[in-house]
This record gives sequence, C-alpha cells and structure tokens, in this order.
Amino acid sequence: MKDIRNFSIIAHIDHGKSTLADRIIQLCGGLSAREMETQVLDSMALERERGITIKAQTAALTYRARDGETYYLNLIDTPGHVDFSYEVSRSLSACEGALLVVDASQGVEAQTVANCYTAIELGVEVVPVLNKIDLPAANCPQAIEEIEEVIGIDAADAVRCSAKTGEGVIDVLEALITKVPPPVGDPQAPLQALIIDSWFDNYVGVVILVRIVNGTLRPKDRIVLMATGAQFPVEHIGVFTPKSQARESLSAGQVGFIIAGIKALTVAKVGDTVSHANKPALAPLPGFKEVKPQVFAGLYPVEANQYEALRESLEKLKLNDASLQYEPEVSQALGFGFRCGFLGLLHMEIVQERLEREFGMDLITTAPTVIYEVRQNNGELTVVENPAKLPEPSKIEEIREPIVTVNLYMPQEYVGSVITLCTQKRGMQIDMVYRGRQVQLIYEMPMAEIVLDFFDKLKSVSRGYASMEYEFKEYRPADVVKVDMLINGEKVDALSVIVHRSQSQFRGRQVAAKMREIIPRQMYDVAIQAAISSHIIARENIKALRKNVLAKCYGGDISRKKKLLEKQKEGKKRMKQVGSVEIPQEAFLAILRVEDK
Ligand SMILES: Nc1nc2c(ncn2[C@@H]2O[C@H](COP(=O)(O)OP(=O)(O)OP(=O)(O)O)[C@@H](O)[C@H]2O)c(=O)[nH]1
Repeated sequence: MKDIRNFSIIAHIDHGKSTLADRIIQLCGGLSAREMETQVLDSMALERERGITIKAQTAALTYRARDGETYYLNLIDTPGHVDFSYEVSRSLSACEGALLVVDASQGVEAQTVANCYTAIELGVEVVPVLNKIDLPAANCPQAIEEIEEVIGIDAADAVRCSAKTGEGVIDVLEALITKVPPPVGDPQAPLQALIIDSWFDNYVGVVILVRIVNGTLRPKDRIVLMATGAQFPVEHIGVFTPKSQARESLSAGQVGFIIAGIKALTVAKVGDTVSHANKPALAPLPGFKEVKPQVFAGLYPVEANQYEALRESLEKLKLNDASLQYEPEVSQALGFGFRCGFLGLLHMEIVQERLEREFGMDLITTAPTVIYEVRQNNGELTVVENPAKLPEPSKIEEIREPIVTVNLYMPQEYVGSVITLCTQKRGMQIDMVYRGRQVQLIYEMPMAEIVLDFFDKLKSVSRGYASMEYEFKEYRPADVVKVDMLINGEKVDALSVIVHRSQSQFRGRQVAAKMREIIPRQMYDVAIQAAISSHIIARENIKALRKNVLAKCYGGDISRKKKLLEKQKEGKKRMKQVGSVEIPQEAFLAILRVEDK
C-alpha cells in the first residue's frame, strides 16, 4: 500500500484542472494520444459549456518516479458547485491528498477556498501547484503569498508548472508522492468501501465507484449496501484508467468500480458503505448523509400534448440522477405537469437545460420553493412543496420553514456588506473566524432566502470574491404567508409564492409591477393583482393593444411579411395561454427578479 496515492484536484474554474488532469493521465500512459484529443475528465458537452464537473470520474494511473519506484496514483474528480458540496466532501474524504491548482496569473479565487477548507478539515494534505507559468502575466511570488494568506498553508515550495506546455508536470507528480501520505487500512479486515459516486449505465446497470478503506473485494462476492441493507452478488470489479479495466481484486487503499446487477441508483447512495453480506463490517464508515431535494418547482410542457414526452424524459434523467425527484401535478392554469425536487437552484437549472437541450422539451417552470411543514388546527401535519397547496390561513396553526447553516468565506473588505446582506435575508450570525486575510462567517438562514437570490446577491456585494456552502439544519416556526396573483380577477395557482409576512406587501407589489413589464400587451386590458387571502395588496394594468405586426409593411414584400410572422411565432414559443391571457415564462419567475426592500 506504500506505493498508492489517492488524490483529487481542487481548482477554480478555468485555472486548468482538466488540462492538468489530462496531462497527468497522458504522462502515466492511461490513454493514447488520439484518445487524448478530446478532454477526458469532463465529458458532457453541457458541463464543458458551463465549466463545472457534475459527475465525479476517476483515473487509476501508474507512475515510475525518479526514485525508480512505481507508484499507483488514483485521481478522483470532484464536482465543483455549492449544490453538490456533499459529494465533494465524500470525494475528498476518499483521498489522502489534493492538488490545489492556482492560475499563477490570477491568484487565489473565491470558489476554491471553500473546497480547500473542506479538504483541510478532512485531514487531506493540500499540495499547492502554480499553473500557467508559461503566461507572461504569471506572478508566482504573488500567487504564493495569496495562497499563504488566504488559505493559510505553507506554499513557499509550491510546484510551478504549465499544464499547457507540460513543463513541470513531472514535478507535480513527484511532489504528490513525497508530500501525500499513502493510504492506511487493513486488507484482511472486514470490507468497508466508501461509495464516492454511482451512475447508471445502459448496458451494465448501476456502476459504483468506491474507495476501499478496509478489506478486499473480489468478483462473485456478495455485497451489502449498509444504509439500505440491500444485497447483491458482484459481477465485475475493476478500475478506470480512465478506460474501464477488469481486476481480480480491489483491496484496502484502492479506488475502483463495482458492477453488481443493481438496477436503481437509489440503492447505491454516495457516502454509503459497501461491505460483505456474510461478514459485514461492525459499522459503516462515518459521514453518510441522505441527500434530499431541498428546492421544488413545477415543470410544465408548453404544449399540452408534450406531457408524456416530458414524463419519459424525466424518467431517463432520473436514471442517472438519484437526487432528482418528480411527481405528476395538475395546475388549473398550466394543466398537467410535474412537481420536481432538486438539490438546489443550480441543479434545477441543469435539469431544465438538459430537458430542453437533450430532450427537446419546451418548458414552463414555476418559481422554486422550499418545503414547509404545516400544522393545522386539527392537529394534522402536512408537508407543502407547492405554494398553491398551502391550506387556508384560518386552518393553519403553525408553519415551519427549513433553516440552513451557511458557511461564507470572503476577503476582509467585504465582511460588512456580506453581514448586511445576511441580516436582510433574515440570517442569524453564529460565528466569525479570521483566517489570514479571509474571514469565515457562519450564519443560520432560512433556506427560502437562499433559494430566492442569495447567491447572486452575495456575488454582487462581494464582487465575486465571496464563496459559500450550506447545509440543512432544521425546521423552525416561521411567519410566512402566501401571496396569490390574479390575472383579470382569476387566481393563477402557478403564480402563488410563499414569503415572509414582513416582506409580503412589498414583494406582492413588486411582483405585480414586474409582471406588468413582462407580460406583453394583449388585445384587451389585463389587470394584474396581488392578494393575501382575499385582501388585494397591489394592482397593475396592462393597456390593450391591437398588435398587428403586418400593419407596417403594406406594400406587400411577402418575404419580409413571412419573416415578421416567423419572428412573432418564435416570441410566442415560451408563452402559456392562461385563461385568455398569454403569459411568458419569465412571469412565472418574476419573484426571483424583484429587488429587496
Ligand atoms: N497558457 C496556459 N493556459 C492553460 C494552462 N492550463 C490550462 N490552460 C488553459 O486554461 C483554460 C482552462 O483550462 P481547463 O483545464 O479547462 O480549466 P478547468 O479548471 O478544468 O476549468 P473547468 O473545467 O471549466 O472547471 C483552457 O483554455 C486551457 O487551455 C497553462 O498551463 N498555460
């Protein structure tokens, strides 16, 4: 085991994580030059565009070091966004080391900081690497100073490299084997394997990526997944180089995959422990957590006849995304659709985008909401993830909302504005810690505020320098009310939102005003009203307009007429006919666009 090194790469977007990973894979002979042509580590087109790695992948590599020894390196990829922070912590806890890649021409940036602290807290050895030294703007001494000040680790002998030219990449590997300790574990002990990731493969079913902590696993062994107790006979085991390669055994310290005829991703949860069914470990590995959807929204096809297609697309997505939930739902205004549960806003956006892009769906999405626990006067306790389903105020005894613990990191100069923002968002300060030039703020905050627009606001008050991660804490009583929107006197269920009472009047007015801007003028007057119960709190009017786009081009250039009609059709695409009024997609998300008081 002395010759194994398990590591991951922590880097800010664009600092060169994928390029460096590719270089390392190339140096260690994992792939031929032709296979290298396409960047391997983040394969989904969507990911590349957004620059985030959604599904962790891995590579088992062999490296002949300068000391003449051969080392087995396991590169474990980590996803890079707040919604996936639990998966990040599981990937990191499967490593003994992490390369902290910093673009020497840019210095340390916010996003890396939170992941780096997670690594340090998990006892992972962080090895600083300065990348892009080929750039004229590279300033290594400055980058070193920033790493030391901001992250607080010694960076004097940070490795300098250029993932682009290949210069210094060997030094990165040498630093890795000297600085990162080999794994510890007992190959003879009962099996404990940590699930780092799992995904669905059309041919073999669920593939589980594990880090074996103790014990040894062989094909044909019978395994148990400790959180669910489900048992399966192992069919194949192996490693990714990054191509898959079968192995006869995987033992303590190694990283590899298990295929065991598992059909549903929900059985093999990230963070769970795999053990032998006949001789299970006494206890699972620490740190398993059930990740549950935190944010819910309704997804409706623009064309009613697309409902079945939407169901099929969601089914397909769900195969590879255990955290996505959906249930059929009916809205008076929007017809048949699905109430979907997501880990967070980014997760929601990704799902939405994949549905539209990969599956060609045309969707209307309602405003995201958190889950409320509602106790009614008759003692009944219900869970509400759709504002339209909130019982009448007179029937409610108490509403409780989810509270999250938020960890924020930012340079000192932004502490003031971040605190102001947190207070505005009903946050309660728990702690404030100085870490070099960086400050860590810990807040407890209603999840609903985070869902609304906290992340964007945080970025704007800190000019992008603050980073955050959050975790569900508990449900607490909350003084919230439902604001309904009426269009021409009709309540549109899909437009209702739940907001804090102190903000309700203000938000109701703002949403109405925003909708007046968004909803195009129609053939008749349209009245938009906001109401709490039967009490109207705001009213806006959209004046009638006879919209005849052809009126301007009398004279009869037919191709121009066609073009205009085409354009008008395009504009209609994401509209939904509600009663007699056409409402565009943005109107359903108007609540996300309003300013704070
Ligand atoms: N000049 C120079 N450019 C580099 C170097 N390493 C990476 N790049 C470039 O920097 C850009 C970002 O590199 P990636 O490897 O995609 O960065 P990443 O951190 O993986 O980014 P995401 O995948 O978006 O998270 C690409 O255009 C690379 O070609 C380097 O050493 N020198």
